[in-house]
Amino acid sequence: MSGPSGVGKSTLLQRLFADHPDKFGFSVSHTTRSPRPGEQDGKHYYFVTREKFQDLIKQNAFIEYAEFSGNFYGTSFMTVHQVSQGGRRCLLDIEAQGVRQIKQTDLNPVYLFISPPTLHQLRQRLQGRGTETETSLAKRLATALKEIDYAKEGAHELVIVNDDLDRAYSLFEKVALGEKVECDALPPLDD
Ligand SMILES: Nc1ncnc2c1ncn2[C@@H]1O[C@H](COP(=O)(O)OP(=O)(O)OP(=O)(O)O)[C@@H](O)[C@H]1O
Repeated sequence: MSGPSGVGKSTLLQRLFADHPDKFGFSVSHTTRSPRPGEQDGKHYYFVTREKFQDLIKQNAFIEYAEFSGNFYGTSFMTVHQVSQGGRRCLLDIEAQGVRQIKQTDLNPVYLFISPPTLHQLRQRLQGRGTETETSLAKRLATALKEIDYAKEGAHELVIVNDDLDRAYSLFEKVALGEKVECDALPPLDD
């Protein structure tokens, strides 16, 4: 799944994990950033050095990776296989850059885009969450526009508009469970 920051991906995922505690898994990413207090290696992230991360890149260990503010983050094939070997369906919350990279692999995922009803509402949600400063809000919105442009190219096979949360969740749950659903059309998002 992908979608612009603030569209409600975490909200949908939290609800899905709460409703189906044994069905889904999230893969543990690798990162070169330092652990924050309370973060455990192998649980929150695999914390590795830059050298180790670069070795893994050379070994093609990553499905996708990216560098954000000086640190690498990546999803390895190994961790996704661990989830499926444990009998769970693996969910990835991933940015456009990651989606592009996954398309180069032989994995055959369902590509789902979570869309805001309008850009105005996306802005309101990000502001309403109370986690952003003026600068970080502007940064997230600029990235959001790139995510939306990629969706407009038709990169995802399924779209769910997170307008009414219950409605969006019920579609999301069906997609996650592998049921056939009639999804939404991508809104114009040109406001
Ligand atoms: N359908 C909805 N209607 C109104 N508000 C919503 C809806 N879905 C989520 N929200 C609210 O929007 C805010 C952003 O949601 P959330 O944190 O889940 O987004 P996100 O896509 O995971 O963002 P990020 O990528 O930055 O982590 C939250 O305050 C959440 O409660």
